[in-house]
Amino acid sequence: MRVFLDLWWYFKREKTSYIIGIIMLMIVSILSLLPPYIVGVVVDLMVENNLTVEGLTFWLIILFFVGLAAYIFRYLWRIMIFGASIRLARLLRNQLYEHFTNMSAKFYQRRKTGDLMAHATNDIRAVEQTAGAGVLTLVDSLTLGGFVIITMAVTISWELTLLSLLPLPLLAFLTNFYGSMLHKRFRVAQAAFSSLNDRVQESIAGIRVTKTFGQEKADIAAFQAESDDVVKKNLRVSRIDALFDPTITFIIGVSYFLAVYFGAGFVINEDITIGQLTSFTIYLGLLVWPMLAFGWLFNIVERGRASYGRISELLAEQAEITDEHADTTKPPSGRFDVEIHSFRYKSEDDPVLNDVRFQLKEGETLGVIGRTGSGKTTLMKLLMREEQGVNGKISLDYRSIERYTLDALRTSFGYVPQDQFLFSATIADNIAFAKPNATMQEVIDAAKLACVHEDIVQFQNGYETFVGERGVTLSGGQKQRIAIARALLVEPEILMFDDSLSAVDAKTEESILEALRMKRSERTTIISAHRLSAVKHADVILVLDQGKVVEQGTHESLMKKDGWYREVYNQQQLESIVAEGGDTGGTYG
Ligand SMILES: Nc1ncnc2c1ncn2[C@@H]1O[C@H](COP(=O)(O)OP(=O)(O)OP(=O)(O)O)[C@@H](O)[C@H]1O
Repeated sequence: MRVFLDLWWYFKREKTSYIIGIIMLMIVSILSLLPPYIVGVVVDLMVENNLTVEGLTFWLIILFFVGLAAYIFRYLWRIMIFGASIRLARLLRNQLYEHFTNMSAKFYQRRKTGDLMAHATNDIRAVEQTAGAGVLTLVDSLTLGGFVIITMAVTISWELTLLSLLPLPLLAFLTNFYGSMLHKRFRVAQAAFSSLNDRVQESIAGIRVTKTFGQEKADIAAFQAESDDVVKKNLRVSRIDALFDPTITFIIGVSYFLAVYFGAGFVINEDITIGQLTSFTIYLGLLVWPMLAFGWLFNIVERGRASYGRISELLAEQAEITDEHADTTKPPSGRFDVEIHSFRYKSEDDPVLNDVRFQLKEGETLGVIGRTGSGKTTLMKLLMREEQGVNGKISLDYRSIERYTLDALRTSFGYVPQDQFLFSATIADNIAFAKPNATMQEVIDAAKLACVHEDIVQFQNGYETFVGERGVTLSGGQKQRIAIARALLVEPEILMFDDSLSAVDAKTEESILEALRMKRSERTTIISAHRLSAVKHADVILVLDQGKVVEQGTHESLMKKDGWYREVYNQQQLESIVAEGGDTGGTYG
């Protein structure tokens, strides 16, 4: 029952709905006591041969109004209590969603998508049930059950009541026992469901890879195995769940037996009338629902407790990167002073970056090159404060980046990641994602800068073409350029291309870079790439190797040295000449 205490904050918040709902539930409970009483009175009148047409009509009219009133109150309490529980689900869903959007990248590396989706669906449903059906079953089992027992004891016979209810403690013991078993099994079943959710999500996302490698059968088999596991674990829940009803009905059956057995004796001894015994057995019948409700209560509450625990755990997780040391909300411009002595990911023992130092004035371009895994993306993440724990200092406009609020920092940066993501929306909406009020002309200008305008107008619906699952399939290069247009549209102070030109050809790359140089001469640009031509015009070029800066300078200064940069540049130039059929007047000529 602890979950009711956990949810107390919500009950307080919705106290009007709950108090009105509970009062109505109690009125319905009291009204339910009247029909058995009336039946008893009518039976006694018949036995005594005193039943008149007027008398019967009188009692029938009362029965009708009792039924009508119960009907109205039942309707109203449902609106009150279930309405409040639905609002709780909405609140938790919104809280979770907001929490998800505030969490940093680390959180998503740790948590799986399917698992998070299971929290947002199944767990919230279980908590909603606790705040709705759970409250109903608690109140109903206590009030209706209590009222019925008191009425039986006070108006008929406390001895007979006591005798008939002898099996009840056994019921309390059994439901408690089943409840704790249910709790354990339900947690296990929910975890299996999360894992299945995850598998479906991953399989759908990776369906092309699965198909190209002809792994459909293996994928289906793995899915079936996991699905079977979910069924098995849910069956284990059902096996306990299924014990509640028969146990309760059996125990109530024993109560009936005792009531009739001893009640008959009471009638013969004239302690009670036949009408009273009739009322008594109907009252016993009224106890079935509160008992069932009591059983369900354990079931609902146990599920609610497990689910609320999981949700609370998730909500309690703090974002690693916060505004704790921030004292300025003004977005910085792009002057960088970077002195990274070392940086290592928390999960790793060895640093991935060592001794990275550079300065970049506003309007300058930084080029970062290096082999795969050399630390280019990590450096970008550090500059944006997507990771923290740097041994050293990263300053923007002469202030440590920690002194800017995250909102201020994010406003300054436009980042085009390695694996761009397009939403299932129109091309125009995708480009205007970070500036939803952008005019169409702004969208087109950004697309032109990113050299994707010509491609877009070729589509039947132009900028209104849908991309993603419901729309056209774009090439890797087109996706990349739309992602570039998205970043360019917000005209960020600092633009970051994280290997974002890898899927476009050399000529397009050159056009994009040329456009950037023209348009962004006042603003800072950071480009990481494998192809050296992408960083040729940068004011500072860092050559990274296994997290260390092995060469640093401008294109001209690096070409003078006999190092990795010159060697790779010459090699890539040669490759491009060969690719263009030996025409030395090409891009790199
Ligand atoms: N979140 C992380 N946790 C732990 N290690 C990481 C994490 N991200 C990257 N690494 C490790 O850090 C090193 C540098 O990775 P990073 O992605 O910065 O390289 P990169 O130069 O951008 O590579 P690529 O050109 O392939 O994108 C790699 O050894 C990588 O395995």
